[in-house]
Amino acid sequence: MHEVKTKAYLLKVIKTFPQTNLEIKELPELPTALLVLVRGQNPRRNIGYRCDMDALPVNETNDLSFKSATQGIMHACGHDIHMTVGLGILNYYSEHQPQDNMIFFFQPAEESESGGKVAYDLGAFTNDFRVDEFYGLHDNPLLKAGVIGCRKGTLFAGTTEVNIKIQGKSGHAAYPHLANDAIVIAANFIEQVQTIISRNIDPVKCGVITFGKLQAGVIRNVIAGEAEIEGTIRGLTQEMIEFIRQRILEVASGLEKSFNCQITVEYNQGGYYPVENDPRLTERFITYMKNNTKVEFEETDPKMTGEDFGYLINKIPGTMFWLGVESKGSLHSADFLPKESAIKMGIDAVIGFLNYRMNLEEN
Ligand SMILES: CC(=O)N[C@@H](CCC[C@H](N)C(=O)O)C(=O)O
Repeated sequence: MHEVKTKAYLLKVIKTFPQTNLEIKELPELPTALLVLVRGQNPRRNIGYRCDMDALPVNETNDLSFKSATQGIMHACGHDIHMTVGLGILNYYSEHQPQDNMIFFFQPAEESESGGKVAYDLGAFTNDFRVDEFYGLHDNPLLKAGVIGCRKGTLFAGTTEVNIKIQGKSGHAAYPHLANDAIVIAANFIEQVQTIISRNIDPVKCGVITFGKLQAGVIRNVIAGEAEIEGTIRGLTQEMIEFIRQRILEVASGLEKSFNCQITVEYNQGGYYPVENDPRLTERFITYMKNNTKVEFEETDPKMTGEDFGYLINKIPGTMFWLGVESKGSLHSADFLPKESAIKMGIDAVIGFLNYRMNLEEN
């Protein structure tokens, strides 16, 4: 929700496009969000295109003229690529009036805080800004630059953020019997929870539990009285997420007894539902991409990444797809470096598809 400069920059660029058919909508309760309506010539439907805007608290290690200018914050998930492709498509339709109405949604807070869900729940997509079908892409460092990847059904996992607080008792390093070491409890908790994946779920089904943050202790010779752990749970189905959530509660309750401590577990799924591509829209999208000789298309497997676009296409039918950007550094890493050539290829592929789609009579 900190995308203030990013939004100002987007607006500055959009103001340089022909304005004849453009209308901007802002959401006072989600001030960094930006919606742009492009009025169609002969609209039969409203087509939504979404790109996310937020960055991550990662310090970029690439040495480039266009590297992040903000210490400790970078577009390590490629949302700068997403916005640039979005701007390219919007620029094209501001100059070539589309058949249908188009709604461009520049969305804050994809990585956390569920910006897409917040916008939807605030009524962003109502009246003139109603969306009948939604499209959006995510960049993929493992695909060659410009390759479009997609699949029918589940593309991305659903996720739930989990926060754990362990309350032990601090004390002198030399008197462990008079304290209750929260670091030892945290270590046991993490070990036991990982066995949910290795020992409780069917190995051919998918689940992930990652704890990305652990904080405990102040100095080497004071036993830590508290520990805090932050993580994320992932599953390709809502049932799997529910199962993992339940098992974590059971592990926490068992450890409370065995260590005589207090453990609180908090969950927040927000809008990170599994990304379930609509079968009809996605079939059409894949057929177009496969038959377009200028596009290299790859049918992809589901991935355990999350996306709050999952919430939007749970409410409005839609298709999410990958754009290959061929980076050595992975998503969320300090050396993530998408190939810029993917931008133009992505813009051309999406415009080609949207023009084809808008010329179809059927829904
Ligand atoms: C594409 C991507 O990397 N998305 C994020 C979404 C985060 C969801 C939520 N905050 C969580 O951590 O569970 C991802 O980490 O997959």
